[in-house]
Amino acid sequence: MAPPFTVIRDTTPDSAIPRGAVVAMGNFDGVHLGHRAVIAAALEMGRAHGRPALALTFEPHPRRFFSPNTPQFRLTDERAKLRLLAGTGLAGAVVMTFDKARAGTSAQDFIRHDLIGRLGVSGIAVGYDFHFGKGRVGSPSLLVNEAPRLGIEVDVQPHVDIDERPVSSSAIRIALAEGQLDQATTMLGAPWFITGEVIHGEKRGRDLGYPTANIRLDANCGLKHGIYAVRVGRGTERLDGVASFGRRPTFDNGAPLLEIFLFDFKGDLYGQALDCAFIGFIREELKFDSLEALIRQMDDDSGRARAILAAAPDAFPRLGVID
Ligand SMILES: Cc1cc2nc3c(=O)[nH]c(=O)nc-3n(C[C@H](O)[C@H](O)[C@H](O)COP(=O)(O)O)c2cc1C
Ligand SMILES: Nc1ncnc2c1ncn2[C@@H]1O[C@H](COP(=O)(O)OP(=O)(O)O)[C@@H](O)[C@H]1O
Repeated sequence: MAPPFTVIRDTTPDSAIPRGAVVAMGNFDGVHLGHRAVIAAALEMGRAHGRPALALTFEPHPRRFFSPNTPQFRLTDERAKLRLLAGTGLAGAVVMTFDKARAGTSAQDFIRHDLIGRLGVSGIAVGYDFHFGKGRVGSPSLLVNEAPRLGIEVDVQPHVDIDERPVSSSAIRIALAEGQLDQATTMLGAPWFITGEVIHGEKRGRDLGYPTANIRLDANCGLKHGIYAVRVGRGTERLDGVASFGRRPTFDNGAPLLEIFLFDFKGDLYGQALDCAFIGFIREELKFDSLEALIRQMDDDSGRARAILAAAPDAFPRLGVID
């Protein structure tokens, strides 16, 4: 069994912090291939130093603090991010609350008090574009310049490119908004997933022969509306299915909802937490003139989803266990 993943917060007593750790520092929304390069550098440095490697991240996302009224499509909420980080081999994560005090801390004070004072880091890995501290004055080159004086090692990772474009959280958001799942999966290194609790719907699904586990996604979720091949995690169990994310134009044009039909499954899922990984985009949502036409289309969708999933037997994010 892997040792437990430690989550260190602002409220964690100093005595519970492993001194001399190496940190991979970033916002890490999505934990994509660029983030994974930074994490890999921290893991290697940790091995060289004989010290644990931790992620150091900020919550809520700093963008949320600076633009509270702008809707933000987050690829991972805090819990999803920590589960992905726990799946990388890191020993834990330092989650710093991003509030007014933190936003107002100068880069030098952050280095002196937080990184060196409280965490006592022996090394830092960052991505080429990571900025920190009041006014975003802290940069990779500032860390590199300060490293000898501080007696720590600093590693700066260049961007990871795919098709000559840097992997970034915003490029992944755009791919998901366009239904370009293959692009999103390639940049993430694994399919994108959400976690949600199964709620009650209109109870139409069972009459159509397609009972669907309904999950409300975050109101800011920018995933394209449409029909998807999905792989669902229920604890360690994996269940394949086909899902619709959208407003159901055939019926009510209601609030966007994720509705998952699981193949070869019978049972009650209400109240359960499911992880839903999006493996392939099948089509856009349509308005049907009859239930028969919708059912015929759902039969066809199921066949296509089964074929997509059969061709991707291992597609699922690697999630670690937290708390
Ligand atoms: C594979 C699949 C495809 C779907 N396609 C559409 C669609 O194109 N248009 C639409 O209005 N609803 C579509 N739906 C949504 C169904 O209308 C919805 O699942 C059904 O109304 C059951 O609702 P309930 O879960 O609230 O009972 C689809 C559902 C599934 C599972
Ligand atoms: N194969 C299946 N896929 C999804 N949900 C199923 C399946 N079999 C049974 N269920 C259960 O049926 C419920 C969905 O039935 P449905 O008639 O669509 O009701 P609702 O409108 O509440 O979603 C799910 O929440 C789950 O508890």
